[in-house]
Amino acid sequence: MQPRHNTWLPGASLADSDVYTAGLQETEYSNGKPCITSTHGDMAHRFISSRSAPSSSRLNARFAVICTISLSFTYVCYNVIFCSSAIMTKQGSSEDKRCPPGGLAEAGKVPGKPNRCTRLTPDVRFAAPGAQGAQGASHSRNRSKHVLCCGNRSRYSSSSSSIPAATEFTLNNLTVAQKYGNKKLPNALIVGVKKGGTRAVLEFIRIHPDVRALGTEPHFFDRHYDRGLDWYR
Ligand SMILES: Nc1ncnc2c1ncn2[C@@H]1O[C@H](COP(=O)(O)OS(=O)(=O)O)[C@@H](OP(=O)(O)O)[C@H]1O
Repeated sequence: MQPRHNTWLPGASLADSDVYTAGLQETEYSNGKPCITSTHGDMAHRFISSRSAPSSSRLNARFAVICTISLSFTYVCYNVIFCSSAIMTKQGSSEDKRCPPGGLAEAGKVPGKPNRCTRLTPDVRFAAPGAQGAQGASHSRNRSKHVLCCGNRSRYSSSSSSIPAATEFTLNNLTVAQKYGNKKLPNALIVGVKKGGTRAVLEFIRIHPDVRALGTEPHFFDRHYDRGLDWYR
């Protein structure tokens, strides 16, 4: 026989135990473990049931947790499946990812400032690289850089010399002539001494949407004049 104040149920706090003991008559030991005997057995049963059965708020919380977990799992699966395939198939740079759908073809149509999407991608190749003569690969490199910087500058040029067939190169199965029109000489030149503010002039002029300008100074007249106008275009 144990005194009432020693009665305790697993999971019940001290306050619960006090409430619970209020409805008990006495506590006995059965096989060394406390066993509750009560004249208010239904009251104890109700108490135990209320402790074991989750309330509606707990059910709602569990449901919310399960929903959150399932949504997170779905999101992770979606990312793993679709993003990994996109990474596998799309090997362009971060700049290329900002290009409009259609890539270079669409970018070439967009009027305005020179578009980064008009950059030559690694699949750019010369149709007849050997036709460049002795200057060979380095000349080809410079030419591609030239085209890269000029964009479709030729739209606003006045002269009308077309690219020789031997110097045309393909860009996503389209020749540069088809993409950018014929390469032509520039309409205007900015000439100035070193530290004369020529860069500032260029940047101000470049703001106009109809102006296509080189990103870097070509130094044609002082360094690359021997390469000829074909290189300069
Ligand atoms: N509007 C105006 N007024 C005064 N100074 C100006 C202006 N615009 C450009 N600058 C200065 O010009 C310097 C750059 O000139 P360039 O673009 O010709 O330089 S470069 O030769 O092409 O490297 C550069 O000077 P530093 O900063 O001493 O290099 C610019 O600050």
